[in-house]
Amino acid sequence: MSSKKTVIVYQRALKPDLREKLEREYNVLDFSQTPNLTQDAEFKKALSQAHALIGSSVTLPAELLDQAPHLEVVSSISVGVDNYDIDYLSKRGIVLCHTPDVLTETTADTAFLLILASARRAVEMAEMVRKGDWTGGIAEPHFGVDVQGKTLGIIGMGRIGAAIARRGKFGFNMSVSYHNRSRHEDFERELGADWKALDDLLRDSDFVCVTVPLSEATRHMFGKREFELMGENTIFVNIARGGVVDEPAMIDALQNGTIRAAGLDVFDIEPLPGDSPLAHMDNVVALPHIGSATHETRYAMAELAVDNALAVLRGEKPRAPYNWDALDR
Ligand SMILES: O=CC(=O)O
Repeated sequence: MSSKKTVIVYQRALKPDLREKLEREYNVLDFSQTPNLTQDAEFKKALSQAHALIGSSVTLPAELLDQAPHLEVVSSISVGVDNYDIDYLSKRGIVLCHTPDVLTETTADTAFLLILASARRAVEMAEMVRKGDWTGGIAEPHFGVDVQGKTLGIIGMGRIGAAIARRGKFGFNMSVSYHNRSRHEDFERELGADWKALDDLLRDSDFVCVTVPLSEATRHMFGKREFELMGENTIFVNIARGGVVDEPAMIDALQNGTIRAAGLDVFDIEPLPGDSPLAHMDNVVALPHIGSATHETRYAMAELAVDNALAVLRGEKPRAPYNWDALDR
């Protein structure tokens, strides 16, 4: 067996140049194409020699990582870290890294794509053309609603929330408010954004856009009561995680006209099952979790994830550690 440390790449294939960067110093095992990864016997065997894991979109439970006694770093190709047991990793001294910043603008674009597509009914209208059903002038039954000049309420004012707010304020002349655990006076000054209590924000916004990370504090943060507060003219946009919403309550709200429409990039179960009403409703624009999915941004994320892992393996501080302060270093 080679004396080189082993890096496992899972779920996301790396471009050849990034893979070569790893291979210069380390032994790379590629599980990027392995279905049912956590059940795979070869993967479990490989874990016993792994020093680093690079990948995303798979929940890696403690019992599984117990089989990786040499693990030094889990480098996620994502900004969200809800797939990881952070306390467990920190207790074991394993560095968890993620990919903030490099995806901020692209993910904010996705939020705006959903805002515009839902407001102007773009998917429904495009479908009409595709089916050959555009047979006359477009009249009131096909009208959408304006985006420009409306009120945009953002829940979670982190980097992505601020990038969405900038688009709303400077691109679409929207009046922006936000709800966040802590106030960000810098954003308030830059964007003229008001901090609001959650209920007030839901009541006052034409567009409610969710960017909070999924945690025990935010799970099912939006249910029947919150959709009722939004009301029949509101468009709800979720680019965060499906788990922040009580999905059956959202489906009811969309079916009953409690809210106008939804633009959704994330779901409770992904891929969204084909029999979910969300896949078939005219007032829902459903995307397959493409928040950061452009050639440029996914490359930048993978590059950062590789650099994060390399730094830890070399004994250096990575650019984007998530649990650094919880580690005894
Ligand atoms: O959802 C995508 C991410 O967390 O990067």
